[in-house]
This record gives sequence, C-alpha cells and structure tokens, in this order.
Amino acid sequence: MAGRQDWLAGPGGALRGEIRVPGDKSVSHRAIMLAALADGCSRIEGFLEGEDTLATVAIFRRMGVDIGAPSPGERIVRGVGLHGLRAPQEPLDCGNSGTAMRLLAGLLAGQSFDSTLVGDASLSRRPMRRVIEPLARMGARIEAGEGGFPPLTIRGKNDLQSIDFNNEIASAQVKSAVLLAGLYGRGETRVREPRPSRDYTERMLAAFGWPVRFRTGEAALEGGHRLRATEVRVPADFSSAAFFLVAASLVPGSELLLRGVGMNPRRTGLLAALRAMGADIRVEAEGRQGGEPVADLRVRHAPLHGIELDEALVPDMIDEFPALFAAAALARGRTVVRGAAELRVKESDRIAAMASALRALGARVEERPDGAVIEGGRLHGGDVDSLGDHRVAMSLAVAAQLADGEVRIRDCANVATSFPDFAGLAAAAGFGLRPAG
Ligand SMILES: O=C(O)C1=C[C@@H](OP(=O)(O)O)[C@@H](O)[C@H](O)C1
Ligand SMILES: C=C(OP(=O)(O)O)C(=O)O
Repeated sequence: MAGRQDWLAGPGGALRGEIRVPGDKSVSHRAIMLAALADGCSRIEGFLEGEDTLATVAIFRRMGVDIGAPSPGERIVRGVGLHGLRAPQEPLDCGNSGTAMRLLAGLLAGQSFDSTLVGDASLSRRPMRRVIEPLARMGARIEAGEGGFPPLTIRGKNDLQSIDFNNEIASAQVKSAVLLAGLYGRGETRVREPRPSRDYTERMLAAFGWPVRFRTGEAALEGGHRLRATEVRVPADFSSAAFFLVAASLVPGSELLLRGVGMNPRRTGLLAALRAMGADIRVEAEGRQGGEPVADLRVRHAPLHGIELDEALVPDMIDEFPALFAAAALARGRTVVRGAAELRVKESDRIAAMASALRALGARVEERPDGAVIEGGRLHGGDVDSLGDHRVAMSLAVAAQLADGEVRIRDCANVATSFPDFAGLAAAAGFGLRPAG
C-alpha cells in the first residue's frame, strides 16, 4: 500500500450525474480462484482493479497460473485444473484482504503442498479460528500464530473428509472456505448458517459447472467433479455504490444515477434500511449479468429519519454499516443498531472507529457491544482518523459533505483496496474532497 494519505473533505454541493462504481470485490476474488482451478481459459470482465483482488491475482501467479490483463478490468485466466497448482516458493501475501485469506485457507487445505498465508498489520489481527476449526474437522492441518491470528501455515493433504457444518456466525468467508475445501473432500460437504450470508461462491461454482445445491441459509456439494472455464461478467459493487446512495440522499438538490449495480439480495440490506429512513432510491433497468441480478439505482435527496434497524438485515449489509452510521448521524432522530458485533473484527473495529470519529465531529453516539445508538443532528468540521479502514474513510467523507466546516480524514490510502478512484469519482459528482497536500 502507498504511504499514509489524508483527505480534506466537505462541505460539498449537490451531487449530480451518472456513475459506474468498480467491479464487485467478492465476485472478483472468486472469479480468479475458480478460473485458476478450472480446465481451460476463462475471461473475466469488470474485474475490480483494487489492492485486495490484485493480491489474489498475484497469489495464483505465484502458484503457476498464467493470468493476463489485456485491458483494465479484463483478465484472461489459463486454468490449471483442480490439482494443477504449483507449490509456492515463498509466503503468499493476502495484503489487507480477509476474503483472500479465509477462502484460500479452504482452497489450499486440499492441495498436496504446504503453503503459508500472510497479511498486513490489520489482517494479522483478524480472527482465523473461524476457518481453522471447521477445516481441521475436515482433516486439514493449519497452524496459526498465537491467538489464532495470521500467518497461517497450511500443510498439504489431498484427502479431506467432507463435513456437515453448522456455522454459528453468518459468514460468507467461513462458508466459502469450507465449500472450497469440500471440492477436495470425499462425500458431501454441507454448511448451514444462522442467517443467510452472500452466496457468490455457490453461484459461481454452478457457473463453472460444479454441481452445488443451495438455498437460503444452506449449501452443499460433493468432491470429485471438475470446474469448466467460463466467462464471468462482474457487476458493479453495491458496497461501493453505498457511499453515493447515502451521500445523495443526504445532500439537498442531489440526483445520481448509479449504473449496473449488483443487486444480489444478500447484499442490498442498506437499500431497505435507507428506504425505511425515508430515502428516495429507485431501481431501474433491472437485468441479469453472469447469473447475478443487476440494476441502475437512481437516488434523489430526501430527508432521512432515524430507525431501529431490523437485525435480520445485518448480514445483508455487513459492509455498509460505516455508511449507515454516517446517514444516522445526519438523520432526524435516533437510530439503533443491534446484532452487529461482527463489525468489531473487520479491517478496524468499525463500531469504535465510526463512533469516535462521528463524536469528534459533534455527533452523539453511544457504543454497544453489538451496535450503537446514534442521535442524528448537525456535524462540524474537525480532524478524524479512519484507522486505515477503507470503508470508514469513505463513510467519513460522506458525512463531511454535510458538516459545517472542513474535515481532515487521516490515513485513507487503504481505500485503494476496494475502490481505488473513489476520491476522483466522488469529486466529479460534486463531493468536496481532495487529498491533503
Ligand atoms: O465473502 C466475502 O466476499 C465477504 C464476506 C463478508 O465477510 P464475513 O464472511 O466475515 O461476514 C464481508 O464483510 C467481506 O467484505 C466480503
Ligand atoms: C470486510 C471487508 O473485506 P475483507 O473481509 O475481505 O477484508 C470489507 O471489504 O469491508
């Protein structure tokens, strides 16, 4: 990652125009992984050129997969087949990406060689027992650092057992790690979840020709099949669109059209939450792209009010809470979030990070172990820290648009992991946002 980068944000004017945000991060990771293990040559279009997904590309190249990049957002992957990866000569660097590390833990557990997964300082503080434990039940041998943190050393083992796994947390990363190990398992691997998490691994396995049975909250597959190369068209990332949905809702006079946004129902919880707060967001030009629902989203300014967030929405908007906190701090009345303790183990503790930054701008925020109570009101300018968390940085830039004075947001370089040109696109749409000199 580049050095530390501060932003100067807000106040801004009305947001107008059309935007296409970059490709979906979850889909981009999975497209590279499955294409690498497929028979034949796959083409990926709309790939996210972000640091997280580029880390996944670099990892597969280190394991002997030829991945061409003829143009931005395009990747040509010459699959090596399920057993064709080469033993890496050095540790595989997942950078800041929890998705890369957890999915790869499952995928590498089924290889015949040893491998080590490392990450940056933030990833090295994120819990990995959640994948190590179910994978160990499948016969995988994975050693972690003290406390179950990265690095992970994965001992090669080609004959994994299948399991019937009841996950206690709703996590697509854990579910996907187990399913990817299950490709190498004998018999049927099944994962059940307390609430359904995003289902991209299941959908994409099916697109690559692997038989997989899945319905809300449950997925199952058997080992011993093959993946067939295919074409993947990656939709625009709803989580990146989220910052514009919130900003245009908040700033008077705004109207933005967001093109080709992925509308997988396991991702669009924020849409329901914002509508419950009074947002005016219309879904237009609905279609399908590579097996995923997509649509254009037209968002117009509307006065927002606080809500008691429905806990059932939490997994469907797990990455959108920093943006929701920004909306809540500027809405009329009180917003209550519960059942979202997972936010404490993301790139930062997102409850603490947002509570402390919004408080520094004048908001009244009470932290709870699994959420927060936010009293909406006015914000003033100030100096806040994103704690090196991309979603916190972008959400604070949104909140700053409505602040009475300029906001310095510290440590924003991490935005390049999921949305490299956020500052440029946002400024072009009307955000007050520039790098601090
Ligand atoms: O599977 C995925 O691609 C992701 C799953 C979510 O994490 P959890 O599985 O920890 O909920 C999400 O926060 C992350 O950004 C991407
Ligand atoms: C939590 C996130 O990603 P990851 O877990 O892949 O680091 C995110 O992008 O908000």
